[in-house]
Amino acid sequence: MPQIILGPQQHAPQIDGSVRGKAYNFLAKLAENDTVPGLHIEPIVRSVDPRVRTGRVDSFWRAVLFKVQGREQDAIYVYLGVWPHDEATEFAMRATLQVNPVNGIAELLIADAPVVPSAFAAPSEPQAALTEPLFTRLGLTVDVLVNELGLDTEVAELAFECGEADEITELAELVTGWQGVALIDLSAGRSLEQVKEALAIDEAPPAPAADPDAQLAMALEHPAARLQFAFIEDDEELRRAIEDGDFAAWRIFLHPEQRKYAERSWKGPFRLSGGAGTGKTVVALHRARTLARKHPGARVLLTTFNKTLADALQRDLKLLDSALPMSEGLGEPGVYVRGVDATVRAVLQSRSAGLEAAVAGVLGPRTADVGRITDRNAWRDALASDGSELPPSLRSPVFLQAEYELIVLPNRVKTFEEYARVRRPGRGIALDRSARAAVWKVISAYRLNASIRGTIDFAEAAAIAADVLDAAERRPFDHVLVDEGQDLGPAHWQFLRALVADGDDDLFIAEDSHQRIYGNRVVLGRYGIKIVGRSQRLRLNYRTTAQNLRYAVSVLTGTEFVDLEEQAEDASEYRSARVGPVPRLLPATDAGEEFDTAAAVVGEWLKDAATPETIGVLVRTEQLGEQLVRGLDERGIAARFVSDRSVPTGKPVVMTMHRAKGMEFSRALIFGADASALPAAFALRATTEADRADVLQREKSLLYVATTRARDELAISWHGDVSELLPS
Ligand SMILES: Nc1ncnc2c1ncn2[C@@H]1O[C@H](COP(=O)(O)OP(=O)(O)OP(=O)(O)O)[C@@H](O)[C@H]1O
Repeated sequence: MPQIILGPQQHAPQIDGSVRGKAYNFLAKLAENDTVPGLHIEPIVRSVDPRVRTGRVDSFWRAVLFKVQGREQDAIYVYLGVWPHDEATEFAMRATLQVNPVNGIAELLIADAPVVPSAFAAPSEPQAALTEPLFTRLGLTVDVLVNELGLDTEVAELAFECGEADEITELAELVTGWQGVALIDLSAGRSLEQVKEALAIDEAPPAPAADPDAQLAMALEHPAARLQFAFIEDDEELRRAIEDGDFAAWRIFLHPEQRKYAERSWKGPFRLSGGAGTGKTVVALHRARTLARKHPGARVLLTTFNKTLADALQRDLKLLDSALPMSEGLGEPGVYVRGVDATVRAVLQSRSAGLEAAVAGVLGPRTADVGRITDRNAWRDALASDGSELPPSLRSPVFLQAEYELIVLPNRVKTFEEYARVRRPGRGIALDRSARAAVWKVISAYRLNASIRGTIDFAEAAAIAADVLDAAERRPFDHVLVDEGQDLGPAHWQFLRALVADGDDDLFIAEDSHQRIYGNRVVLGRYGIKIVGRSQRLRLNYRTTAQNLRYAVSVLTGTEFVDLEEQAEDASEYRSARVGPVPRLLPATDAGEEFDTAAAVVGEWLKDAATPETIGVLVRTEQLGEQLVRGLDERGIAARFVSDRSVPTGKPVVMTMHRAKGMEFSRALIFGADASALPAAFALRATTEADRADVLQREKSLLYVATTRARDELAISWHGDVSELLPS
């Protein structure tokens, strides 16, 4: 059957819904059988490219396509759009589909049309004369870009008129496909070799082939070509792309690196890190789909930190492929999407065999009743009742909980003697035997209280579920994919490791240590997950403009971050493919004035927002969020506070920075960036000196998460003294 490829369509006129419906019918018939006479697939006399065809959509409209047919393959049709009859012929005569002679990537050329739209205003002469072009400073030349990378001469020459990276980004926004990506990478200081590697461009130029159509077919499959040429795999995909106009780029045009991480196979756990908005979630979604399709009957888990994020994964996976087999039961074929704690619960509910032994193995002798969750104040209560022997510097529920989750639980410590001997790497503060005895007393009280009430906490549940699975004969999954890995704790990792047997493509982990806002820092190798060289980083930010990204990254400066393998994490390499206004900083003298400012900013944004829910206002606490909604209401702006529900449409949204994790808004206002709110005084009060640096780091990460939620515009307001976490 013929293969349909949607090629670059920026040259085609906009068409209305009824014509789109007809275009879809035409392509759907073509995909079934290209010899049907009604399609009128006609070559064009005197066209530049003999492969170009027009096809009859109705009496007025014609589709323009290329037909590529090697000797041993079905026809491939590359669709460029529909035009009124005469214009279609005129356009078709000028269009060429060819293999780039330098890099082997398929490309579309239109005779007599500029490659870069005239909208690009190269910097004026006097300005350009002031600074040497960025690319010259980077040691590049037009000749290198054209003859070693394969860039279009016009694009390369324009790039040498740009003084700074932002101007290159503006140019790159207008250049479609791989050329734009290459420009951004080069402007961020990546070498020619690194850019070629990222785009999967081989060193040797492609040799001329005996069968040029077969060579063109291969060139269309090149990972970099697929940034512009979308292989349509089924009728539903075609319908959505053409009829609904739903051509969501993330579903179709993966960056070559994203595609590699979505499709490649590894002989063990693989870790993908990358800054906010680099497409880690997109890769995890595509990878879940690839695995489910490649291995029919496979049991695939796609999991993340909490239910809100898992619901979003489930929604997006359906958008990606509505026909994908989903699984609703543990161990059943298909993709099972749940938060990690919900998956733990499902294991505990489904496996009664071995439960008692696992509870005893994790917690020591106690009731095996694990149906309810321990109260969140339980550490405070245990500290109050049995903490009198603790040195004052350790009297903190946050310290005790961290000690418990990082050291006691993962090592299955059940007695004081075991605790007295256990190694405590990375805990920052040494404990002698008497301090350990005092700590153990509180831990024993915590365990005893929970045992009496028949409760366990989330970390205990994960550790118990891990041991249940380790003792069972069969693991419930063949492939486990984890998003937001930086926020999971040691017991989660032991659980995830136990869900799947060691083997090919067992674990895929997406994480960004700069966005760790919940748990403590974790080193994967300590919990049985050996990455050993199978780790990569995404650097191109698809969400945030260069201006917002620069601001967000500067929030992180001055603090050292390390990832799940104890490698230093550097944010300076992140780059964006879009430009926009610089973030607005909005100080106010008092709370009332800050409310006025927020109402003015949101009101202004609302004027041209077709979808008000794409405006987000982010705050540090729920209490402030609720206050703000009332304050906005008094000033005539109806907004909605959203905590754990999904986001309803119709109004701007106010939510906490924690809740905003994994989300994005077109415009975002960070409200209340005061000295006392960021870092939150209550978070610092609750900690010990030993954990203070980590708490501060998490507050910084929270601000980074918040600042990276804005796609287009970012504003930050405060009153009184400004937060020390904002870049000066
Ligand atoms: N190849 C792509 N083409 C177009 N858009 C993309 C692509 N990859 C990702 N995006 C878009 O970029 C945005 C960020 O993607 P995603 O949420 O996957 O990033 P992330 O790295 O998981 O971000 P975060 O860590 O902040 O949650 C989304 O709007 C997504 O649709």
